[in-house]
Amino acid sequence: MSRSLQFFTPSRAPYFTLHKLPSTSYTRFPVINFPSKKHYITITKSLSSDLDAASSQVLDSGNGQTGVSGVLSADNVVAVQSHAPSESGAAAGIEVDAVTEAELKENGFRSTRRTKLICTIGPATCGFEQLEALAVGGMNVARINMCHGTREWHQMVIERVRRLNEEKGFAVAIMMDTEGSEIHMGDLGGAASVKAEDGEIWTFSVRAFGTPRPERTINVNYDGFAEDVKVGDELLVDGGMVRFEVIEKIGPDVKCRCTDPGLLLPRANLTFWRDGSLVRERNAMLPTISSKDWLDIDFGIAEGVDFIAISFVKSAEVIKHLKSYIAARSRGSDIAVIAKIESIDSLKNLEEIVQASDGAMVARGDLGAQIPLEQVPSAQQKIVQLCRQLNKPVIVASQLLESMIEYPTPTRAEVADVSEAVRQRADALMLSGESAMGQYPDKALAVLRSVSVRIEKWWREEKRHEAMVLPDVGTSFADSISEEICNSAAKMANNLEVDALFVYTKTGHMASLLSRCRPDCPIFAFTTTTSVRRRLNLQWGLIPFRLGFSDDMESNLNKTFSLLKARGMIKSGDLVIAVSDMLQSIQVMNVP
Ligand SMILES: Nc1ncnc2c1ncn2[C@@H]1O[C@H](COP(=O)(O)OP(=O)(O)O)[C@@H](O)[C@H]1O
Ligand SMILES: C=C(OP(=O)(O)O)C(=O)O
Ligand SMILES: [K+]
Ligand SMILES: [Mg+2]
Repeated sequence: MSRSLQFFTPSRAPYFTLHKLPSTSYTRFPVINFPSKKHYITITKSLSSDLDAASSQVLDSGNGQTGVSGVLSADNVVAVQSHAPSESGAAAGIEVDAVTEAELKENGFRSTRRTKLICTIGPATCGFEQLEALAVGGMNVARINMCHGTREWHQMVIERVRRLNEEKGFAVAIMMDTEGSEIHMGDLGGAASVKAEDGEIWTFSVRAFGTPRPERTINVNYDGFAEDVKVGDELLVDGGMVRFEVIEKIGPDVKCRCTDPGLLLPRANLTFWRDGSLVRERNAMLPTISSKDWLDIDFGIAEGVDFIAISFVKSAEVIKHLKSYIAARSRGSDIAVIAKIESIDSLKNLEEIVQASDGAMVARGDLGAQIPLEQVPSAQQKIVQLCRQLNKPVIVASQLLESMIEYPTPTRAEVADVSEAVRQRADALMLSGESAMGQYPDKALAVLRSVSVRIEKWWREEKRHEAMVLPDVGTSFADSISEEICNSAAKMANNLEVDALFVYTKTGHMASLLSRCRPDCPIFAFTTTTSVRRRLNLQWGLIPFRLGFSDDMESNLNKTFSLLKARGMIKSGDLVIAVSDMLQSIQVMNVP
């Protein structure tokens, strides 16, 4: 039995009110007449079932070839359909994340993780098997940090992730993170880290040191460094992990005494402070996107990465500039731009930056070096809330499980921090050093996964629907309709306790509007291209599927039901609400 309220707008015209109408099968009748447009409401009765005919298509790949079954190396063995991806959309089959499929089969809809997980890839995780272990462990997005490694190395990682997706049925997206032009140290001549002890005198210089690098010397990437610092300034490495005091300037060399000992890591960020305030006059003049960053961006476009994260964003202008550059350079492909909020200027111009971006990252590492540490939690909450209001995915990053770089279990405080980000309903959590160069990348990911699932469940059990006011984000009347439909569908889903929301979306926009409502049930997002599917993998609660579909919702639903049933991902009787961006409608139905 299916009930639907459809607001037919053959030319994407607006709909108005919900009317109660007698049940009839696909009868359209005009309800409001505008001078030029007709608006319809349709009530649909039960869907005809053609399960048997369709289930034979299940193993068909996007281009009509028969998929190959494989087995994933994991503690829980998962059967995976290998599909050659097709951007065409004329596919008969369906592509879904292999791990999600197993999760759905084993535990049902309610238990699926809603919070997305990002892993920074580094020496500890760049092997194909290591990447596969992360994908099996729930990695939704792989991040490569252009601060480190060579272009060849990054290319190799991208190639491996792509191969993993193609051969094993994952939809891991790739995020490229720019270096930015803030001041940082050199690469320590290849050493993984160097210890600075209390009272030691170190030389910071723009001078290129010979090899081997003389003891206690650090290269700095910023030509104006010696000019800008003053004797008595405090020099902070990585926002205070190690501290120095400037004692003398000799030409390009700056002599400093270590006042807080610690480990210096390659290319660590440097800030200097005078009379308790961050010195940033010169920093403000450095370009957000350096010449090296532009080359990296060209590389990212050529490689077809899914996201480009921009470091040290100061204003919306740079985001707009980059977006138009990407649009001109990569016709057709749609790379999303993520603004990293990690500077005082980015906080000042937060709203316009987020508005101009496709998403934001709370980059707490550098943010904590620029504002007092005790202000970081409130900044995080503010950024997460604003992003949700403006319908932009938001990532909470840095030091979530820092101790797991060295130890196999997290601290209680780290678990509490992760819980808080999940409770704030951030879209995604990110691992940095934990996965890039730590000793326990898989364990760190497992902690993020189990904490996310537990806190999400607790939140639902407590039925704490936060009453966050979601302002209208639509810029056109058609957008406003989509938004109202998604808000209503999410509310209905909670009230009716449905098993899943289905959304058929070509651009992903309707899916993001549903995700924004943070409903109690998971959202199955069907989209026609693999690139949109990967991009949706960053957003809270979305389970992205690639599926060829038409403008005929009844046939789409029949097809989806039969394909998902045949793969054991849904069963007869499950209650589903479906919306689509081709047809402005909300349909409520039990799976036949
Ligand atoms: N591509 C890479 N090659 C070598 N080391 C890397 C790479 N990516 C990350 N790392 C290591 O992991 C650490 C944490 O990663 P990340 O947080 O992304 O960088 P950073 O600490 O420079 O902000 C880095 O400091 C670096 O030691
Ligand atoms: C994520 C961050 O940026 P990066 O690791 O590139 O410094 C951060 O500063 O928190
Ligand atoms: K970076
Ligand atoms: Mg940073």
